[in-house]
Amino acid sequence: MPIVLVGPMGSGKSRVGARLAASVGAPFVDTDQRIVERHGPIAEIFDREGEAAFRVIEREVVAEALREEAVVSLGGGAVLDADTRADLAGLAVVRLDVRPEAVAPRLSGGTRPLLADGGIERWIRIREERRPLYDEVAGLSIDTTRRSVARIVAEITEWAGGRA
Ligand SMILES: Nc1ncnc2c1ncn2[C@@H]1O[C@H](COP(=O)(O)OP(=O)(O)O)[C@@H](O)[C@H]1O
Ligand SMILES: O=C(O)C1=C[C@@H](OP(=O)(O)O)[C@@H](O)[C@H](O)C1
Ligand SMILES: [Mg+2]
Repeated sequence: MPIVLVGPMGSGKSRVGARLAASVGAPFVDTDQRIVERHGPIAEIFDREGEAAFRVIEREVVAEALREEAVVSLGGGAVLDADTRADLAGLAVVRLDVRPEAVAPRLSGGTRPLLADGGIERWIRIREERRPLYDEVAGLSIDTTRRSVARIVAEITEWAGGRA
């Protein structure tokens, strides 16, 4: 069964997922990386085809990844898809979060199209809008604001072991 990481942009899903996979000896799938490999840079998909088209591509890649025996890091907006939320029911889903005061350096220099305008205020609004969706799907929530990646990995490993 996969271990799946969800949560807002900059919460550490990609970084923690890679370290967690290495730590438990499982393959790592970052669905955004897979999208980029197949369709090119995410910002270009948004520019060329719009967010709705990106969500269709994302859903396809997420559905495939959730069938793999892997650590799977989703993009922050993947939970907007009702079929994805249904697929997540019963899986080991961890929500990573980060408080607004710590997120700015984590997002700097990034290429996330949803934050191209509006900066941190936009990030706060998106995080609040999606909060109920993360609450719905996650079995464990971790505030990563002041936690090292190593500690987060240890907490997830302990929780997932207790679930097995
Ligand atoms: N626990 C943490 N403490 C400090 N910085 C972190 C932590 N987790 C991730 N980061 C940094 O924050 C940035 C965003 O992380 P990333 O894994 O890409 O987030 P996400 O995939 O959730 O958008 C990266 O530069 C990463 O190194
Ligand atoms: O929150 C979102 O809607 C998005 C989050 C991004 O992934 P991260 O959460 O890994 O930054 C990426 O999928 C895309 O830019 C859209
Ligand atoms: Mg990511």
